[in-house]
Amino acid sequence: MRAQRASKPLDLDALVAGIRDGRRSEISRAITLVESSRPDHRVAARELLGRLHEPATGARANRVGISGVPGVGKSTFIEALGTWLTGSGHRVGVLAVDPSSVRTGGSVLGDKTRMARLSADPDAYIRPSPSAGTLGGVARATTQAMTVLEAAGYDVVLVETVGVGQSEVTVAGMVDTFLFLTLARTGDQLQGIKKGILEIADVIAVNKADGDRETEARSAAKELSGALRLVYSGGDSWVPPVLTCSALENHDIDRVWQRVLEHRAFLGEEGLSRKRAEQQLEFTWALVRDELAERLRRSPGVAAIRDQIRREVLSGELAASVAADRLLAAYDEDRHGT
Ligand SMILES: Nc1nc2c(ncn2[C@@H]2O[C@H](COP(=O)(O)OP(=O)(O)OP(=O)(O)O)[C@@H](O)[C@H]2O)c(=O)[nH]1
Repeated sequence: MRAQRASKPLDLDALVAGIRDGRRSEISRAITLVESSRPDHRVAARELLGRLHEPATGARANRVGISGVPGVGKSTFIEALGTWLTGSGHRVGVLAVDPSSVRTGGSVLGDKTRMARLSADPDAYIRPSPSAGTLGGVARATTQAMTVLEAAGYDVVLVETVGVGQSEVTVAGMVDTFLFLTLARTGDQLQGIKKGILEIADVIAVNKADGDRETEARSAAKELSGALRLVYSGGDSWVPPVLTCSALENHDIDRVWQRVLEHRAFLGEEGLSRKRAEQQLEFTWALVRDELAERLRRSPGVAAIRDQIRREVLSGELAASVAADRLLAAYDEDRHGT
């Protein structure tokens, strides 16, 4: 076994005390720990989270996902909203789930340089997206970072993600309210937005409603709002409200927040508990799936036949179902042989 890199031994008691005191150095250390994939770190992280775990009662932080295509103004919006919230007495944590960082190893979302004012705010804590591993791994780290921030007294946690497919669904699965930022769109473009967001958006804000674009933004919001009303008509479910705002000019950011609070009130304490419990269950299985995929990737038996299977499937010699059976058999053999 490879010798562990010498590092300062972890003093969990001190770490827990530091987090509960809201000290940044300990918060950062704890988040680095939960992001790590090193086996000994994973063990320590589990113990830490066990100690931080709060029973699901009492005041709970507001967990809000914020999504939208690149350039829609997410960081400008979070800077404006976060600063307004800390000014109103809240403590705000900002986390990020960045699917591009999973592929490239870079990390963009939640970058402090994009939110200069908020990152200098003593009542805000900003953490960029973890830059390693699978989307599942990043989601695990982000969920656990959320626990750390909540234990440290942050009562609002904003989770930023780019509006592309799976990462939005992933973030929707870890927050209470999902806020979708969009730009003025009408007609056909609207159809695309509607399809993608209907399942997950709880509040929709048309950003950049300023200057020349204000009128266009307002009519786009009206059109989208009307379309959503039609889709949701008849039920007693929450109809996502659509409003306009300008993150740049700091207009109506408070109104957007008001809608977020209304959505939470609509869920009610019981509904919120149920939602979080269901998210935990879904998350449990996501973790299992992620770990199984990882084990499959690491399996020597699978690695030994992977290239051959690839050739045979590509040339048409082997049916996909047979190929899958062989790969699974190789994996099972590995497990039973060791
Ligand atoms: N006019 C106007 N411009 C805005 C507004 N919000 C953001 N912008 C501008 O839009 C550009 C993109 O804003 P960002 O906040 O970086 O957008 P983002 O969604 O975080 O972008 P990515 O980092 O690419 O994901 C910047 O030039 C902002 O100044 C707004 O409300 N009105």
